[in-house]
Amino acid sequence: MLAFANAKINLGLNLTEKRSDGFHNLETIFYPVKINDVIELVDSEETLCIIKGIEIPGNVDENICLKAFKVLQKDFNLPHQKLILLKNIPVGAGLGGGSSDAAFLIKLVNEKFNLSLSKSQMERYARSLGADCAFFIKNEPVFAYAKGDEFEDMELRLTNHFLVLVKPPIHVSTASAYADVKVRQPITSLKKLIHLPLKDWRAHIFNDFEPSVFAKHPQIEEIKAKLYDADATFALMSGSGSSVFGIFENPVKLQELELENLVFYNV
Ligand SMILES: C[C@@](CO)(OP(=O)(O)O)[C@H](O)COP(=O)(O)OP(=O)(O)OC[C@H]1O[C@@H](n2ccc(N)nc2=O)[C@H](O)[C@@H]1O
Ligand SMILES: Nc1ncnc2c1ncn2[C@@H]1O[C@H](COP(=O)(O)OP(=O)(O)O)[C@@H](O)[C@H]1O
Repeated sequence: MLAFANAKINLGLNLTEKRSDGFHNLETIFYPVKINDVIELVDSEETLCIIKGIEIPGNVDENICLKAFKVLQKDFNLPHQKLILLKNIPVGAGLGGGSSDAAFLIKLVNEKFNLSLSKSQMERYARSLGADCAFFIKNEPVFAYAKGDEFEDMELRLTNHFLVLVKPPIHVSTASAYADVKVRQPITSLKKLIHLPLKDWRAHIFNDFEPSVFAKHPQIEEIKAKLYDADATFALMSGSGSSVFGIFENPVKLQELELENLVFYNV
C-alpha cells in the first residue's frame, strides 16, 4: 500500500512570541505543493525502515516515519511492517518533508489496518511528532497559528499562477533557525494580509526567519533577488529555509532564469 507525501511552502511566516515551553507562537499560511515522497507499507517479520532516493542525515532508526509507526503501535495491535520511503523532497529545506512523511504514514496505517481514526484523532497523533505534522493530515491551504499546529480553513488557490522553487545546497536546521530569530508582534495579521492582491504581497508579507538566515547564507537572499529580477510577483524563503519560491503571473522562461538547483516548476 502506497502514500504520496507532498511538501508545503509557507506563504508568509510571522514569529509572534517565544513561549515558556521553548517553542514559538507563529502565524503562517501553509500551502501544499506537488512534490512527493513515496511511502510503502509491506508486511514483514520485523518493523524496520528502508530509505531510497535523497539521503537523509541521521540514523535510519531515528526516521520520523518509524517514530510515527511506533506511536500508533503503542495504542493499536499492529503487525510488523517494512516502511519503504522514497525520498524526493529536499531535506533541511523548509518544505516540511519529514513532517509530511509522518502525517502520511499515520493516514496510511489508518487505511491499511482499518483503524477508523477521525481526522482530529490523526491530527493529535501528528501533533505529538512535530509542530508542522498536523497540517499534512488535512493538507489544504490553511491559516496556521499557535505552534503552527492550530488551523483555520481558508480559500486560497494559486491556480493560474506559476510557482518556481529553488533549493540551494544549504541545509538549515529548524531548531537552530529558531534559536537565531527575533520575534515581533505584527501590526496586521497575516490572516488579513493574505487577501491583498498578489502584487501587494511583496510590501506586506514577510518571513521572520529571513533576516537571520540571510545573514548566515547570503546565497539564499541572492536567489530571492534573482526570482524578482526574473519578474516574480512574489518571492519568499519557505519556513526556516533554505528553499526559496517565486510566484509568477506569466509562464517563466526557464532558460532566462539563470538559477541552479531548480527543483520544481508547476502551474
Ligand atoms: C519552521 C517551520 C515553519 O513551518 O517549518 P520548517 O521550516 O521546519 O519546514 C515549522 O515551524 C517547524 O516545525 P517542525 O519542523 O514540525 O518543528 P518541530 O520538529 O516540532 O520542532 C523543532 C524545533 O523547532 C523549534 N520550534 C518549532 C516550532 C515552533 N512553533 N516553535 C519552535 O521554537 C523548537 O526548538 C523545536 O525543538
Ligand atoms: N522522513 C524524513 N524526511 C526528512 N527528514 C527527516 C525524516 N526523518 C527524520 N528527519 C530529520 O529531520 C530533519 C529535517 O527534516 P525536514 O522535514 O526536511 O526539515 P525542513 O522542513 O526544515 O526541510 C532532517 O535533517 C533529518 O535529520
